[in-house]
Amino acid sequence: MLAAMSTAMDASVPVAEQEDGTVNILGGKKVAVVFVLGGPGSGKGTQCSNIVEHFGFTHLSAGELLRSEIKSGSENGTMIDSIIKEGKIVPSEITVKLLQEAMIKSENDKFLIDGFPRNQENRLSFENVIKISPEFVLFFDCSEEELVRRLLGRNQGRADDNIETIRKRFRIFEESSLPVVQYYDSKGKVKKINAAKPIPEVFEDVKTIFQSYGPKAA
Ligand SMILES: Nc1ncnc2c1ncn2[C@@H]1O[C@H](COP(=O)(O)OP(=O)(O)O)[C@@H](O)[C@H]1O
Ligand SMILES: Nc1ccn([C@@H]2O[C@H](COP(=O)(O)OP(=O)(O)O)[C@@H](O)[C@H]2O)c(=O)n1
Ligand SMILES: [Mg+2]
Repeated sequence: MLAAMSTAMDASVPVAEQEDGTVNILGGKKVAVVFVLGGPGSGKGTQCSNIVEHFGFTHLSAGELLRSEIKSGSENGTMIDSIIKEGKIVPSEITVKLLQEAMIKSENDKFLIDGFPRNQENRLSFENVIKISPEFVLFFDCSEEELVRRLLGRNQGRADDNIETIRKRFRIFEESSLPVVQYYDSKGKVKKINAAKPIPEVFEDVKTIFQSYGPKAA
């Protein structure tokens, strides 16, 4: 049965009610979602690219979507820009709307959602609006010392890769993001990876986890 989903941002997206009475944004289509979490610089983006190549997922980086929103000159751009420069977390309705649009636009049924949910508000908003539970949460674990080294060497011209903002991002990660990881861990959904190793070695561990999703279709 078709119903109009009401979200704070857009009430016009058609959705289908599923047998259990819930609806998701993709008309009830069965999709696999994996949340990819870890401290700033832990290699989320790097490993997501590898996963896309080998396992055919679509990579949605919440941070990239927000940065594109700034570049596009949208009305929220200035506000998003100042929040990112402070290392803080953008209000969930904005981020979830961007994820929602990207998922609806994609034909794929397998999504890596990178850098999200970063706090409990993000998590609840995704649950309430998108209504898809993650298959699992991939969590990249790495020491702060190594993360600082990587972020200062990242060289992507990001406004938040300076030592002052990096310190703020770490504190937010500990205060707001780790509780989300703990929440999913209590549900047995976290697959923790030692992200302190070289990129190919980390990917070997990632591969073992994704093997069950099969190779990318030709
Ligand atoms: N395992 C690794 N060892 C060393 N450097 C890494 C590793 N993984 C990623 N990097 C580098 O560290 C920086 C941050 O990686 P990135 O994938 O952007 O992390 P995140 O998305 O978690 O912030 C990049 O310059 C990347 O090339
Ligand atoms: N769910 C999210 C993801 C990112 N962001 C913002 O975007 C910034 C960069 O996120 P990112 O995921 O690209 O950063 P990295 O962890 O990849 O370094 C964060 O520090 C937040 O300010 C957010 O507000 N909410
Ligand atoms: Mg990233």
